[in-house]
Amino acid sequence: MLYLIGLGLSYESDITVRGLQIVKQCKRVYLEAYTSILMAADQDSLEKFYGREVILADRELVETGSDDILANSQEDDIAFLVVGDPFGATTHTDLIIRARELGIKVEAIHNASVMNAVGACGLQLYNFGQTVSMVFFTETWKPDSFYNKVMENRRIGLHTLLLLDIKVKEQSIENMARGRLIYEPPRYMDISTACQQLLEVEELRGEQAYTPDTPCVAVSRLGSPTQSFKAGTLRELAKYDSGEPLHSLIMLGRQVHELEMDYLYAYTDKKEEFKQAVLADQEFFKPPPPVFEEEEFSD
Ligand SMILES: C[S@@+](CC[C@H](N)C(=O)[O-])C[C@H]1O[C@@H](n2cnc3c(N)ncnc32)[C@H](O)[C@@H]1O
Repeated sequence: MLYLIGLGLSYESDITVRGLQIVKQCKRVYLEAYTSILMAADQDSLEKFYGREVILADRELVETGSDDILANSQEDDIAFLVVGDPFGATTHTDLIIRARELGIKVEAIHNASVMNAVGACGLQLYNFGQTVSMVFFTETWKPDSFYNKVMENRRIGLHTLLLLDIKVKEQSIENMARGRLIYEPPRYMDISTACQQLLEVEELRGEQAYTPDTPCVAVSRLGSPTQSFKAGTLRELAKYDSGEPLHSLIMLGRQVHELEMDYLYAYTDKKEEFKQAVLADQEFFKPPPPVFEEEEFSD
């Protein structure tokens, strides 16, 4: 049996009781180590907490070596640990499909994910549209497929959760060209980089999916002792020092409920300016007022 086990967001003890029982009974335990990281734990502390070896599974192993992970799992129980919830990233459905093809039973043990824990900032999960990802731009590669999705969300007034790039085990172009297996230190996109890239794309596209004055919320280190939120315009957050990773960004949609606003005021020291930015932003994508036909009365 293959068990996909969500670890939650922060501490080794965030695993569920059932998840922990299964980890203890499994033959091999893998930790998916490239789509997210725990805020207050790492491989060592997990090994101590579980009292057993944890094998790091990098992208290469999961994407091209999945048969190694799945070896003998018709007879043995294998645990595949995922930070957050196993379905909080698109990556793991491949592994499940491969397991099914091999006739291996699969079970998921769920946990908190960034996808639902962002509700802690006070914006209602029900008011979110499509989640998008933003990758680090290079001089020659600035993928902007998120732009159309943000536009679609904002057209119908919904908030957008932007998940920010993580680069682990990346080789520099030079090392790659020379065939040297030397990896760069891990990189995690911060809030100011994400906002600057958003502004750069709007400048290029010019379709006003958003503007520099569009209100956003920076979400940092969710679920950890240093969790923090910051509300401000895109222009302001482009200069914000968000500190240690991980970070996510939320761009507001037009449908901001009064209670959401009241909650967000705690994350800005410029309450009135933030309120005005939200009101001004609500003018974008506003549906035209309905035109009612004059009723005809006859007797
Ligand atoms: C590809 S997603 C993986 C989500 C994970 N499987 C889950 O369910 O939470 C990783 C991205 O989510 C965001 N993220 C994950 N954990 C976070 C946290 N604790 N605080 C802020 N953002 C987080 C970051 O933008 C990070 O790059």
